[in-house]
Amino acid sequence: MSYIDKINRFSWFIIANSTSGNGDFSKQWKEIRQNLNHKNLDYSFAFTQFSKHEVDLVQNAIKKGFRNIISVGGDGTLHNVVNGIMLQRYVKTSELTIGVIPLGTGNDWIKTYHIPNHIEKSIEIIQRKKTILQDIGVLKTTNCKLTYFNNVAGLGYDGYIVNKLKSLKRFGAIAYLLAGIYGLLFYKKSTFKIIFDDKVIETNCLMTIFGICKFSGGGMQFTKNVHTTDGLLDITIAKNLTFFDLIFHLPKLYSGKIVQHKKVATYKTNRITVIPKNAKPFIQADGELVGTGEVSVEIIEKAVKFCVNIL
Ligand SMILES: Nc1ncnc2c1ncn2[C@@H]1O[C@H](COP(=O)(O)OP(=O)(O)OP(=O)(O)O)[C@@H](O)[C@H]1O
Repeated sequence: MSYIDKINRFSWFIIANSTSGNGDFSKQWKEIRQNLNHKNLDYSFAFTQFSKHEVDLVQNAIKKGFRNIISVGGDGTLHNVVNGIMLQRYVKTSELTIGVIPLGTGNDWIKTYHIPNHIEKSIEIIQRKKTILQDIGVLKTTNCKLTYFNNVAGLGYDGYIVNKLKSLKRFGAIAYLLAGIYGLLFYKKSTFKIIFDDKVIETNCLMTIFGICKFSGGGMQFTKNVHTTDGLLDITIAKNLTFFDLIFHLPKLYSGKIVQHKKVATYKTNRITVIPKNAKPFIQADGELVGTGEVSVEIIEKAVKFCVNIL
C-alpha cells in the first residue's frame, strides 16, 4: 500500500457547489463543517468554480489517492461527480464510494434511497458507510458524445421541462411544477422510432424515459419496478398523452400510478435507441441538458458504490 493509499483510504474528498438550491450556502457550509468535525470524519474539500468543474475536481482527487467522494449540492452536482468518476482511468469505478449531502432544488436521487434532505442526517448516513453498488447509464448523443447518468434520463417533454427550468429554479422546488405546466401548454409531441431487443416501436410520443432510480422532475415517478442494481434500464414510453390526460392524472405523476395509463408502456432492457423522426427534442440526464435528437442508451451494471440509508 502506498503512502497516498494509507492517508486517504478513510478520507473523504468533498466537492461542494455553492450555487445549488436556494439556501444560504455559507450558513449551510458552516453547518456541514460543524457536523463533519463533530463526527470526526477526515476530509478535504473544494468548491466548484464553474459548471461541470466537478468533473476535474473528482478526477484530481482520485489521482491524489482519494477513494471516497462527497457531493454537496443537488442532482446536477452529483451527475457531474458521477461523470468525473466514469471518465477517469486511475482506478476501477466500483472501488469508489460517493456520499451525498443534499443542497439542491429537486434532490431526486436521494429519494430512492430514503436519504433525508437534511444536513446532519445525510452526514450520519455517510458516516455509517452502508453502500450499494449501483448501475450507471450511458447515453450516446450526436457526434458520439458520451454522458453518464445515475438517476433518470429521457427525451421529449422531460427534456423540454429541464430546458425551461433554467429560468425558474430561483423559485425553489415549485419550479418543477411551473415548468411542467408550461411544458403541458407549449410542448409539441413528435414521432419517435424506438428500437430495443427484438422490438421496433414507432409512435407519437410525449417522452421516453430511461430509469435507473425512481424519481425525477422534483418527486415525480415515471418508472415501474425499479431495481438499481439489476443491470437493466426501466423504460417508460409515454405515447399520445394529452394536456387533459396529464392534468386529470397529476397525482398519479407523483404516486407512480401514471405507468398504468393505457397510453403508457413500460419495458426493461439493457440497450435502447430512440430516433425522433421530425423534431430534435431535448435530451436530459439527471436534470441536466445533454443534447438534442437521436440517442442510444446502455447500462453498466454495478458501476459505483453509493452510501444509502440502510439500517
Ligand atoms: N460554481 C458554479 N457556478 C455555476 N454553476 C455551477 C457551479 N458549480 C456547479 N455548477 C452547476 O450548477 C448546476 C446545478 O447544480 P445542482 O443540480 O446541483 O443544483 P440544483 O439545480 O439546485 O438542484 P437539483 O438538480 O437537485 O434540482 C450543475 O449543472 C452544476 O454543474
